[in-house]
Amino acid sequence: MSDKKETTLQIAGMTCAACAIRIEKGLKKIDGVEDANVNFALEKSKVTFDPSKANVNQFKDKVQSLGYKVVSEKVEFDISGMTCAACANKIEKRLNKLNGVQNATVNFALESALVEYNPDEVTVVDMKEAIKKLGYRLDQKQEAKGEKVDHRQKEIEKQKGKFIFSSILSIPLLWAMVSHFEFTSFIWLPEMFMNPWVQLALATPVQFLVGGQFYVGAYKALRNKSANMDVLVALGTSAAYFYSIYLSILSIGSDAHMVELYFETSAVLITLIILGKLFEAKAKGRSSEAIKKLFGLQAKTATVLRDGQELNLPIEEVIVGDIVYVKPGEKVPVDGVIFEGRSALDESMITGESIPVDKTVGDLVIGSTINKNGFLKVKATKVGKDTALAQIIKVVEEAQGSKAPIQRLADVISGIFVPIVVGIAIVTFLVWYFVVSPGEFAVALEKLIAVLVIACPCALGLATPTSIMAGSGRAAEYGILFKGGEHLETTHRLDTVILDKTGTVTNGKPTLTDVILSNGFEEKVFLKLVGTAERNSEHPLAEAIVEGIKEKGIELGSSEHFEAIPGFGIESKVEGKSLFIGTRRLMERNNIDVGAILPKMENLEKQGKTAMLVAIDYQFAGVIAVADTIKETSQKAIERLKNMGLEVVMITGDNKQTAQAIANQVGIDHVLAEVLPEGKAEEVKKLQKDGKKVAMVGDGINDAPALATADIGMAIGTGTDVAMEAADITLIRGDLNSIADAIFMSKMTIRNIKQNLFWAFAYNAIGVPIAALGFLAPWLAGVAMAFSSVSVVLNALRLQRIKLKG
Ligand SMILES: Nc1ncnc2c1ncn2[C@@H]1O[C@H](COP(=O)(O)OP(=O)(O)OP(=O)(O)O)[C@@H](O)[C@H]1O
Ligand SMILES: [Cu+]
Ligand SMILES: [Mg+2]
Repeated sequence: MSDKKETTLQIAGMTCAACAIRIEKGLKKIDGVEDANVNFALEKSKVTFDPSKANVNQFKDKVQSLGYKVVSEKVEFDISGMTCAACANKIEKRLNKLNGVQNATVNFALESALVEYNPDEVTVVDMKEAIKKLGYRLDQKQEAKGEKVDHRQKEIEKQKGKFIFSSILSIPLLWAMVSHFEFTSFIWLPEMFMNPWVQLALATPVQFLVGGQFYVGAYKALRNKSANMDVLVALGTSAAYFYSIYLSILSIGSDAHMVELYFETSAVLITLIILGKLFEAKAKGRSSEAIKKLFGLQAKTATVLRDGQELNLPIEEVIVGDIVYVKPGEKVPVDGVIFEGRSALDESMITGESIPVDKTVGDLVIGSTINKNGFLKVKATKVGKDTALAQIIKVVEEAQGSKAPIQRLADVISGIFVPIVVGIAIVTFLVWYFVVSPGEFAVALEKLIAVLVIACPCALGLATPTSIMAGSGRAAEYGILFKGGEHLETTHRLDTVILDKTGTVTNGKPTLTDVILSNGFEEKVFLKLVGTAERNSEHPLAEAIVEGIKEKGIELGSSEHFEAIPGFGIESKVEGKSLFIGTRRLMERNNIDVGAILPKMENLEKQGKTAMLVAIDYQFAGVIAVADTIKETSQKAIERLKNMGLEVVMITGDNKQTAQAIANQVGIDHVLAEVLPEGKAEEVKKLQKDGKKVAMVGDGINDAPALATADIGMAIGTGTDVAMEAADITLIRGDLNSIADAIFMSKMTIRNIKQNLFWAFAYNAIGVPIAALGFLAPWLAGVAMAFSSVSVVLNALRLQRIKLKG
């Protein structure tokens, strides 16, 4: 199998959803490209490809040849350490090989490098590191820093300028038109505005300087044998404009005031459509606010100790292994481990937990959290795009940029829509010209223009992506990270929720509670053997046992042999003695008689404790029990799920009694206990066979297969990375309320998309016949079109105000 690679390109110049489809098709045609997914709203394209056959430069060329542009970040470096042109070559090759670098050129004479890259995939630090390994040094040139252009902001500025310019020119034209009518003839009008040549002078800049973007867009579309909204606008306004010129020429020598011209039709139309675009750009900017907020959480600089010196560095220059100083009240700049000091940390921005957490040497700190009171020295373990926050941002961006299946339909429809509309417009013209009002060219032309303009499918293209963006962005603010638009769509159909016990329903931090000895074993000896054996296990149960035993002041040794038996327990050899610690089944498997202790053990289990049997040298030696606390929010959250009509099931590898005791406390009726790790996925499948739409919620490595199997896997953000990888949704806050919130958010988003699609379809379906029948002046059609796009976007933005419980 070939190695697949994925890359994201930022694309500029798309005017509607049809452009997105075109780029998608173009990219897919390239040999080696397996999949391409272009998002119109986010202006991004995700490409999956085989790197041995295709490369990013090909994609750029393709996009360019279709008439769009790939936007990339640029950075300039000073290079030190080069001795000859071969060095330059080597560096250039290495840079170009980096994932995410689109083009790198090294100039030996100037000792500089210019790199175009995609900041989502590669950072300046990555480049420096790679080149450092070759024995050279890159230093970022000062002026290039912080030059990150927000092209969305630029777009807003551009459209705003255009709108003001074309408004100023259009107002006199509109004025002339209004005072043209019988009933408004009392309105004073400067004589010259009636002059056809003055009108032409006013209308021409609007038509070509402002409206030029529609001609360009239309040309690109037609050249690629497709049609989009630009084609409709260009056709409609050109018809009005050129027909007016024709009439003006005819009028030479006659009384100019008597001619009816249509310059205002095209100019006002263009002005209104530009206004619509301006609103659209503004609204799009607002819906990416969730990501901006997340970016805002990042610290900008860090105090780093290097070669005995305290340096204040920009955050991009911190590397793994650096010792970072974090003063009280400061943001932790990167993910790391405390190396010296203790403090309370406010982690609410990541976990949602408002009470500060006490941390000390050896504890993990997360970048962007706030150090409340102590001075900390932290050893950086993750920087740049690897930090927890950067990962969160990445997931949110991807979700916002991905497509929900429901959108495909809209894309296809808007793709075939335009040719049909042009057809309808021509028929309308012919019917008016030959049948309704024979010979009246102007009247028929006006109808044609109105149809062309009202039929514009721009609202249709915006309907889904704007909702997905707003919905997933809002969810992210509550710590619910959808990995893709399709999950946002599936989630609202769920009817069954399976909860893992440890770490999901409970806090997953058990503590040692009981030790029962048997067969005359002495406590100290027993605990030392057990603790030493469990030391090798990474299971939370083992951690609890080791911790508890250490607290009793018992020193642990090292074991000669260790083996974890997933779902059963462990087997170990300590001080020449063989040990088994774990479940009843583990004892049965090894023919160890535990009969007499069972009633006592069950007693512990009925209290919700997890009791483990211990055998030393094949002789039963005792029981060791731990208890986990239930999350405060679990019971209410489970009640909420039940009230929403969902079936709630608890699944665990723990024994029946313990599981049942916990389930009773939180109000879960269905319990699947003593399920082996590989069995969890099987249980999910069983429920799916019964026609259920199943969500699996878990945190552990042993939950990963089930998370992947379920219709929707939800990983608890405080759990393991493996679980998060396998899941479709990450719940950053451990609170189970997030499950209900995720389902609710999904329902609201889907409802919002349906409203948008309905409105967009209805607007075209109603507007086109009205225009064809002649009840709609062209300028009104323009207003309606702008209004429909803007209303779709505004409706989507309502999702951003939804309040969730979690
Ligand atoms: N390191 C260990 N030491 C002793 N017993 C263990 C150990 N690991 C597992 N066991 C035994 O095996 C059982 C099943 O473990 P498993 O990891 O499958 O589930 P769990 O962590 O108890 O529950 P959940 O599935 O809710 O996370 C445990 O309840 C325990 O009795
Ligand atoms: Cu439009
Ligand atoms: Mg577990």
